[in-house]
Amino acid sequence: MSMLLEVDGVSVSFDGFRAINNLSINFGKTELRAIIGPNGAGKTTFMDIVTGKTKPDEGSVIWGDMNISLLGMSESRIAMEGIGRKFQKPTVFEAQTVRQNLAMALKNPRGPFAVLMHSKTAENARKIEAVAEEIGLADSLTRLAGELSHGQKQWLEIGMLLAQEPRLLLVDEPAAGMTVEEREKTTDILRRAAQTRAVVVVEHDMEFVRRLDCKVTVLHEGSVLAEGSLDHVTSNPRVIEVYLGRTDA
Ligand SMILES: Nc1ncnc2c1ncn2[C@@H]1O[C@H](COP(=O)(O)OP(=O)(O)OP(=O)(O)O)[C@@H](O)[C@H]1O
Repeated sequence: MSMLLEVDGVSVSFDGFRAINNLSINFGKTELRAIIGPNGAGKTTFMDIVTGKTKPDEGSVIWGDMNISLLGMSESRIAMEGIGRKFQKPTVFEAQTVRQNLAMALKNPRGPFAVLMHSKTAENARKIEAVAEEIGLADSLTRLAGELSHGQKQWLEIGMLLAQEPRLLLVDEPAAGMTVEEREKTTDILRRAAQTRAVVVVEHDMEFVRRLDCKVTVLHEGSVLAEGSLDHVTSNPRVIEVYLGRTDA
């Protein structure tokens, strides 16, 4: 199967410090992947590179069926290519309803046919309901986002990203601050989302990663230290030494 994203030999230094060091990592078109690793391993920098926020010093980042390079593209261009990113803190519009938040996020190409408002409105309503169903908020469409629980806000923001129909969704520590029940629902949402796109989850919480039940990549000092099932990587002595043995894991 050809890859959706191929990161090859990428390095980036900040003031002489190599935060990403000859990193190579690939993602398929429909897969769920967890990225774990100690503080400072380069997880955030990796996401910054893929989304165009940070430009690498060397290496290649190749995207999609046409094998185009993401390097040199602006952040907004990369987002338009179908790469969505969910930051740790939810940033929904609190004074708007769930429906309004999702409506604002919908992918609506502007063009000559946009004047066909009637059919567009019906189509948008259908899309909003489909996304709300996917994130478990179908019964909350008329609620103000500000009234939602922390977990529900996170799901709404995931829904706002899904409404833009990304082919790759990067999600930063979704489990943080969630109740056990919310975490379980979140894994269900992410697993379902990954059936039709690639979903990459950076997460410290090992129980959460276990529930994701997916391939795991361990980053350390800006490179891949181990990759495979959670059981495979957590039995790797190097992973135990640099990550699992530490109190911040
Ligand atoms: N803009 C920057 N300027 C200088 N150093 C940076 C910058 N961004 C990241 N770093 C350094 O690069 C290294 C990798 O950081 P990064 O945030 O990618 O790690 P991380 O794996 O996401 O860590 P955490 O789990 O703590 O979020 C760290 O040592 C960090 O201090």
